[in-house]
Amino acid sequence: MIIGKNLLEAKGVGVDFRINGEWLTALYNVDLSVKPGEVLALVGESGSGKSTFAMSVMALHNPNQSRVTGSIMLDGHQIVDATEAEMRELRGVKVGMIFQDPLSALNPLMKIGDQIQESMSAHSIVPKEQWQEHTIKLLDEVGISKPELVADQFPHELSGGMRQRVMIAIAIANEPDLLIADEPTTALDVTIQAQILDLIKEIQAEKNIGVLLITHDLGVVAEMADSVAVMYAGQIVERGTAEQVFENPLHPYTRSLLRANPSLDTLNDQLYVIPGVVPALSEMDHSRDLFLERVPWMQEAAKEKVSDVPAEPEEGHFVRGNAWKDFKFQDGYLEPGRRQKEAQSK
Ligand SMILES: Nc1ncnc2c1ncn2[C@@H]1O[C@H](COP(=O)(O)OP(=O)(O)OP(=O)(O)O)[C@@H](O)[C@H]1O
Repeated sequence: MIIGKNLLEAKGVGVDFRINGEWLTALYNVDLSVKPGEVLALVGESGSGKSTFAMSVMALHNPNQSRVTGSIMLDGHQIVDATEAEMRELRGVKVGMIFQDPLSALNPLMKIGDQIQESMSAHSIVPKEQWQEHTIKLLDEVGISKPELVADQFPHELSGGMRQRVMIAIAIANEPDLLIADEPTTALDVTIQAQILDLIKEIQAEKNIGVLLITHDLGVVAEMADSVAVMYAGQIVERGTAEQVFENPLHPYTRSLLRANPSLDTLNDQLYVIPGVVPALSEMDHSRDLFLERVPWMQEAAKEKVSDVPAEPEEGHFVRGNAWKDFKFQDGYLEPGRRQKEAQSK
């Protein structure tokens, strides 16, 4: 159930990194929001800035090497200028995070139970006398069948899937309102991936928490997300409900990503490969529609400056730039929805 005010509200968020003495922009003017009980998928290719955004919500960027601007409100708390002491209060309690690689996120020298209890010890949500009991309950909740035994083991004794379950237990130990899952299944075997996604979905529904799910897998998005934000070169190029973005994708990047995912279109028998790569930070001119540089037949449009204010062609469905109005694939390919519309209009 998606309810009420925004739990997470990012407005005009920018992140610059200092690289070789020069400040380079990795995120530019990012707007997005998550309501309690909503699953927002943040999608885009590797290097588009998804993790940079997640790290900004957790305020985990090194302040000497980065600067974050704009506004990130988390349940009424401003993250952008929060002190480290304030953030320590918010991390875990307001927002928990699951990372891509559970092995590197867990302490190899500490027993699982102690690591879960350590996260409780940072806050006063669970009273000390209940830590042990709560640890076993959490391990049980994340689907670990012998919780007492596992609590007494070290991370290397567990499989990848089990380790990710433990990471989820740690992330929810202090009952956060928002869970950030950054490519939570990328490091896992395909068979285990579905189990972990199901577990996240189950926990989300049971506790009615908001989830920011970072992924490049549109199949996962289709299955889990209520809403979608598509990121390219540090900018949100399109956002809306999952239905809007899947059924009526607008931005050429969204349409290319969907086309490159054959499982979403059974009529698409040839695998589409998006030409080119995400540019280096030093080559990004954020006043333009950067994706168009990768589209050989859109080079004129790629030179145009575009507004920072996105268009909203249908309520709640935002798209950046102007190219969406008349973008066509060069080979005449039409997505299933467009095929249908075209057939109806004839
Ligand atoms: N701490 C940092 N210092 C310098 N540059 C960084 C830092 N973190 C990220 N970047 C750069 O910011 C850009 C966005 O990276 P980011 O990791 O956020 O992308 P991503 O979409 O999450 O990709 P992936 O799926 O591979 O994690 C990249 O060019 C990356 O090299």
